[in-house]
Amino acid sequence: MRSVMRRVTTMTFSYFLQSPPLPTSPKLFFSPRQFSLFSLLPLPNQRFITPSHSSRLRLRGFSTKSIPKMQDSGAVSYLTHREAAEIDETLMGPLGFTVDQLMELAGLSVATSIAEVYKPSEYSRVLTICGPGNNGGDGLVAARHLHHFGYKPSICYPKRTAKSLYTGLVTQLGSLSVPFVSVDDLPEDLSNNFDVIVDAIFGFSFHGAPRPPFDDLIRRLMSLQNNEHIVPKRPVIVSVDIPSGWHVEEGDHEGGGIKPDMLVSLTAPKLCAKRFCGPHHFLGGRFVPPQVAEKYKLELPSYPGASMCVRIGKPPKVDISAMRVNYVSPELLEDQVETDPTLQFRKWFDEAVASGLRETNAMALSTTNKDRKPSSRMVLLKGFDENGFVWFTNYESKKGSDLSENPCAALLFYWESLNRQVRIEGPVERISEAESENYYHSRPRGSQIGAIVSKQSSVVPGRHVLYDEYEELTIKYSDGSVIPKPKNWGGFRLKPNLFEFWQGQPSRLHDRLQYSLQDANGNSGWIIHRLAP
Ligand SMILES: NC(=O)C1=CN([C@@H]2O[C@H](COP(=O)(O)OP(=O)(O)OC[C@H]3O[C@@H](n4cnc5c(N)ncnc54)[C@H](OP(=O)(O)O)[C@@H]3O)[C@@H](O)[C@H]2O)[C@H](O)CC1
Ligand SMILES: Cc1cc2nc3c(=O)[nH]c(=O)nc-3n(C[C@H](O)[C@H](O)[C@H](O)COP(=O)(O)O)c2cc1C
Ligand SMILES: Cc1ncc(COP(=O)(O)O)c(C=O)c1O
Ligand SMILES: [K+]
Repeated sequence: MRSVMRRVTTMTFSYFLQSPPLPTSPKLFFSPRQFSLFSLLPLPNQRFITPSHSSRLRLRGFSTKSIPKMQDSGAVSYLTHREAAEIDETLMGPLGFTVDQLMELAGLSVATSIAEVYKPSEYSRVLTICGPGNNGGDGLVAARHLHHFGYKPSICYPKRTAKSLYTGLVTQLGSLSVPFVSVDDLPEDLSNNFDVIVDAIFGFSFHGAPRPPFDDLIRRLMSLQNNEHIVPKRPVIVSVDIPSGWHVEEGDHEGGGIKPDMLVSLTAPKLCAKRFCGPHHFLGGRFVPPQVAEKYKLELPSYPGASMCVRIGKPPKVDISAMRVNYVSPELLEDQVETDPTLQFRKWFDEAVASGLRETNAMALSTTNKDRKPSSRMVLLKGFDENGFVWFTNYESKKGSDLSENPCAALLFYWESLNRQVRIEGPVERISEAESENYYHSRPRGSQIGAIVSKQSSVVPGRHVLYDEYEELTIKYSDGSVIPKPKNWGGFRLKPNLFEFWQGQPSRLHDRLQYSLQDANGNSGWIIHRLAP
């Protein structure tokens, strides 16, 4: 094969054993004044995170990445006001953190939580209302990150703190030309000017009844929800750590407070979060060292991969019929594309790789059998050039048997974040044994053995059957000797006679450029047609 692409590592699915849950109720072991580094040492009846615990956490993180895990609220610890304050003191005392650091991480978590749910293409206008304490500081940091993520934040920060941390955050926002709006200049009805309102007014040190001007701002947030039936689209409310005005432990106990759509709990949810009924509960503040988690018996979900936030709480109920994205992309014009579709594919493929997409080379392969019954599955593209598009599989699999009955197929790529789809169709043939041999031996040895073990598409009595044979062969080839390629394993090459490049556009008026291979005077060439979306 001319250009076997460098292998893209696929993530193998890992099962994990769930060990018994850690106790869920946090316990106090010291008062803030008694606290010292000594109190981080395990008491006789306490456990530090042992290797088995940490590996459990790691494995859980892995599983969270594989399948987004929605934590039931029962599995998460909730903090009292006092515990939250103590943990803060611990982090910023013996554990060596500074408030600047924690605030930066907290604000980043808020911004990334927002970006997970409310995309800037639809929710760009963000008003961040900042209170006088650290919760307000989290809001300032979040606004800065949101600006860098492509949102258009504005800030309302009526009671400013003179400390350098806060004046610095204000200067940073000023240098990005993020506007500051006074309470008087804010419209009474916030529904027309903003898509998202970040409530960074009060955090866990809120007490009593809100004083001016925050009482009025909280009232405006409440009236947004009361006007819901009159306005076509109200802004969503994202509360940082505590929905402002709620009692830190009892929540909205009188039922008249704000009802945020998203709550981003920091470090661990506070008791009031048990009363949160909105669709999106996230956890942020990925800085809890194991000593603190252990001391407070914190049961917290793992953060997936490198993420700064993780969803907790029940998954939102969705109206599937209302799920849609309005695509906004640069136009795809006839005079801008390559005349050769393979070159155009190369261009888009490279852009998809550069955009950071995982498994850009994953494609749906559709085949039909002799009864014209279609069948689709994903495979990995392993190379392409003017001779065709290559993938590898078992020749005796369902797809292999379909292709021997009807050697024609369709390939489909969907690169979601780029609003792009590519369709490729044409006849299929097996690649040479030498090419297959060559590729087979470039794969990890485990996958080579996997290909021997798997009589692909046949019924297996249980996973153990595969495992047992895999173990046996792993021992057999542990000396590093060549693992012979099974005769029935190899590559297919599709030689395209049709390509379609699709670029999503607003109002479903997408761009579709179809390349078809046409014969003219004994020569074949590509003709481009625009198709109606
Ligand atoms: N470890 C973490 O998770 C971190 C969390 N962070 C964030 O910090 C807040 C807690 O910050 P804190 O400064 O302790 O408190 P608040 O932001 O809640 O605000 C206190 C200020 O609010 C005033 N206040 C209190 N009640 C009222 C009221 N009823 N009306 C008006 N103003 C009120 C208070 O003034 P007082 O005079 O009453 O004392 C303070 O000025 C936490 O929730 C997280 O969001 C950190 O960013 C990082 C680590
Ligand atoms: C992202 C992805 C990539 C895959 N790549 C391949 C591949 O390159 N070759 C393959 O045989 N199966 C691959 N599979 C597994 C196939 O989707 C399918 O389960 C298997 O080939 C059996 O299909 P069949 O019974 O229709 O022949 C992949 C699955 C996924 C989700
Ligand atoms: C069954 C099967 N075969 C082959 C492949 C392709 O693997 P590789 O990239 O090692 O060639 C995959 C990828 O997911 C697969 O699931
Ligand atoms: K808040």
